[in-house]
Amino acid sequence: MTADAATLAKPAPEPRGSFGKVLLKAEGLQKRYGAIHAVRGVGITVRAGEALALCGENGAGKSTIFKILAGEVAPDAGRITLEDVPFHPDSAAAAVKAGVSMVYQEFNILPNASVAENVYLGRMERFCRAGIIKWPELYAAAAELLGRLGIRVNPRAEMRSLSPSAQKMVELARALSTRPRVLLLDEITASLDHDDAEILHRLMDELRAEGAGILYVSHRLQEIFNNCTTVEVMKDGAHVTTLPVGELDEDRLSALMVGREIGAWQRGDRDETAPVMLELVNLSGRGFDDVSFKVRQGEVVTLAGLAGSGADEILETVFGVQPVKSGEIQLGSAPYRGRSIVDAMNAGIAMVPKERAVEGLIDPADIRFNVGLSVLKRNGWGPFVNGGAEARAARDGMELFRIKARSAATAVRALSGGNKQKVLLAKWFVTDPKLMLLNNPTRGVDVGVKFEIYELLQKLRGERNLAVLMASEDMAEVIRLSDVVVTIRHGQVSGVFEGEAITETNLINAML
Ligand SMILES: Nc1ncnc2c1ncn2[C@@H]1O[C@H](COP(=O)(O)OP(=O)(O)OP(=O)(O)O)[C@@H](O)[C@H]1O
Repeated sequence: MTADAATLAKPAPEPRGSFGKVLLKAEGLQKRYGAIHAVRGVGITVRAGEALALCGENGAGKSTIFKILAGEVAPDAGRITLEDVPFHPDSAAAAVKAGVSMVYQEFNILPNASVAENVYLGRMERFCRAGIIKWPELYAAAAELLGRLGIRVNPRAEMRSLSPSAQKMVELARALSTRPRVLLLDEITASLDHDDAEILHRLMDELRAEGAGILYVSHRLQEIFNNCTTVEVMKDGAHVTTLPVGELDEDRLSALMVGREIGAWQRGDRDETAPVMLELVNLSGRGFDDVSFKVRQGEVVTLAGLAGSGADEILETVFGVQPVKSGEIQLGSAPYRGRSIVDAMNAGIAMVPKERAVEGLIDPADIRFNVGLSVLKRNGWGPFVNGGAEARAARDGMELFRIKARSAATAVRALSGGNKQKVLLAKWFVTDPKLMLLNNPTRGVDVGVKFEIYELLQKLRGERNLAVLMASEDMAEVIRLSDVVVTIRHGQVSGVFEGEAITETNLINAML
C-alpha cells in the first residue's frame, strides 16, 4: 500500500487565508548551471501554518530552489527574507541556525556511524566535554527526540543496518531537532514505507499547528492534496501559478505542470493464452515461502504488498541477487538455474531496482557510460535497430525517455532526481529484455513521464511480447498497469486478482 492510498480518507488541510505571518519570502530567484537556466525569476512565500507544495516536471527547478533556501547553492540573483530579516545563508549550517532545515531527496547520512550521531551530525559539540564525547548523553538525547516524534529506531544502532525508510526518518529527526521555522522536504516519501509516511504526515500537521511553515516536493499528487495547503506550480524554471489545493484536482494540476492535458489511461488487451515467460513453482527464498504464479508474454503482473511483505525479495531472487532456498523458477517453460545477475542478463532478464542511488547508477560517470553499461547484446528493435555503440544506446535512451541533459556526456550527478530515474530505466530498456523486473519504476518521476513510461510498457508488451513482473507502492499505478495482481502478505501469496477484481479495496484487504 502506498502513502497515497493510506491517506486517501484524510480531509484536506486548511485553505490559504487562515495562515499566520509570512515566514519565508523569496523574490526574483535566478540560478544558472552553465547553459542551463535552472531557476528563472521565481518567488516563493511561506506563511506560518502553511504547507506549500512546489510542483513541476522533472528538471523544473524545484530542488534547486530548495538548495538555495537551504544555503546549499548560491543564487545568481534574488532577495530572500526570513520573518522580514534578509536571509542569504552561505552554508547549510547557517540556514539551520536561522531556522530553515531541509531533508534532501538523496541520502545524506554517515552509514558507519550510529543513529544518534546521524541525528546530531555537525552538532556534536553539545555532547562534548574537554574534547570527549559523552556517549550516554548523546544516546539519551536521541532516544528522547525519536520517542517524542514517534520514530521507532534504536539510537545506538549502526545507520547502515536500518532500512532506507528508517534512515530517511533519522534524517527527518535531524531536521526536526533543529526546531525549524521552515522545513523543506524534497521527495522524502519516495524513500518511506507506508507506516513511516503516515508518521511524517502526522508530524507535518503538528509542525503546522505550532506555526512553522513547510515546503514540500512529491510526485505523488494525492499526497499533495492530503497534506499540503497551497500549490506553487513551476515549469522550465519559471513560476506558472500559485493556488490553494482546494481549487485544484489531480487532472488540472497535472496539466499545469506538464503544459498539456494528460489523457485517460487505456489498458491494452492481453492474450490470456500467450506462452508463459516466467513461472515460479513453490519458490522459497529469503523473506518469502512457497510462492507460485505465472507471467505470460505480453503481460504485466504486479506483486503488491506492504513494506517487508517479501515482494522485493521475490524480484531480487528471480534476478539472482538473493539465493533460492527451494522450489523452481521456469523461464520460457524450461527450468532456469541462473543464480547471478550476469546469468539473468544473459537469459534476457532486466531489472530496475528500488534504490537507484545504491543499486542502480554510477553517479560521477556520465549518461553514456551508465546506459551503455548494460548493453550486452543487441538484437535490435524499435529505436535501437542496428545500434552498436554505447553512444548510440545512450542517445536512443535519452530520446526515448526525454532525459533533460545537455548531452550524453553529462554526469549523472548533475541531473535532477527524476532524470536520474529515467537514465536507470533507459539503461535497462536498451538491453531488449524478454522479461523486465521493475521495482517501483516511476518513483521520483513526474506525472507526464509516468504516462510516457506506461505507454512505453504498453507498447513493448504489445509489439515485443515483453513480460513484466513489477512491484509498486503506488496504488494508482498498480491499478492502471497490471493485468494480474498477486498480493503478498508475510512472504506468502494472499490473493490473485485480474481484470475488474483489481480494485483498491480488494488489494488492500488482501495485503493487510
Ligand atoms: N549541479 C548541477 N550541475 C548542472 N546542472 C544541474 C545541477 N543541478 C541541477 N541541474 C540542472 O538544473 C535543472 C533543474 O534541476 P532540479 O534538480 O532543480 O529539478 P527538479 O525540479 O528538482 O527535478 P526532479 O523532479 O527531477 O527532482 C535540471 O535541468 C538539472 O539537470
